Amino acid sequence: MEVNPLKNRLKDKNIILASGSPRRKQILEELGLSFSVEIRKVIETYPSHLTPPEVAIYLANLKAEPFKKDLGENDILITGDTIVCLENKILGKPKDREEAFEMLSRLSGKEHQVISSVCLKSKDKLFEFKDITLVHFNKLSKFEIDYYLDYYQPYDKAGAYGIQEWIGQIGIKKIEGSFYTVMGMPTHLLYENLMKF
Ligand SMILES: Cc1cn([C@H]2C[C@H](O)[C@@H](COP(=O)(O)OP(=O)(O)OP(=O)(O)O)O2)c(=O)[nH]c1=O
Repeated sequence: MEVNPLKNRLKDKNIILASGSPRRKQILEELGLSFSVEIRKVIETYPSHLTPPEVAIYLANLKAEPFKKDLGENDILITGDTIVCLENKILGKPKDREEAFEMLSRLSGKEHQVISSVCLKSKDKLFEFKDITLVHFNKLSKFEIDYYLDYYQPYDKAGAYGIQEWIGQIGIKKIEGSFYTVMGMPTHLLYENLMKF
């Protein structure tokens, strides 16, 4: 018998992760899931009246949209979204170094929220949920920000940083909530909801 409780529960299921994020893939592998990755591009826009948590749920749903008609009897589709929110404004992925520098300078010395949402979709079930973690950054010097931007790749990351990287080690003094929510997926909620299938 398979000993991993999640894998055991889902042994007859076909799990599809619809995400191009290497972090989400890594997180699911570490959970012990067997799954395939399939990406179908969507344009990530959202109605401007939505609050940041609503945006996160909206985008996770949007990413599931292109798969909905094709889901087979045993398929479970996983999509997610991660949003960085500073003083109630959403910081997306930086388009260039200048924008990345500006984002990190704004995050420096302050606390912000990271919201990660998940949409789980099968032929007849839908679970959507989100989690919020508070992240407190130390004051970052120009030297530290420049070093991070020289040696790491912040451009595919919301807010221009990866908590799992050097900047997270030296720059984050405290988090309130799940580390994995910041990295891209609230694993405790993912586990809880996947066990419902
Ligand atoms: C804040 C933060 C974000 N991130 C990453 C997680 C997500 O990959 C990314 C946020 O962008 P998303 O749009 O949520 O995801 P994505 O475009 O990478 O992948 P897909 O839409 O195909 O699922 O930022 C980190 O790796 N570490 C962090 O500390």
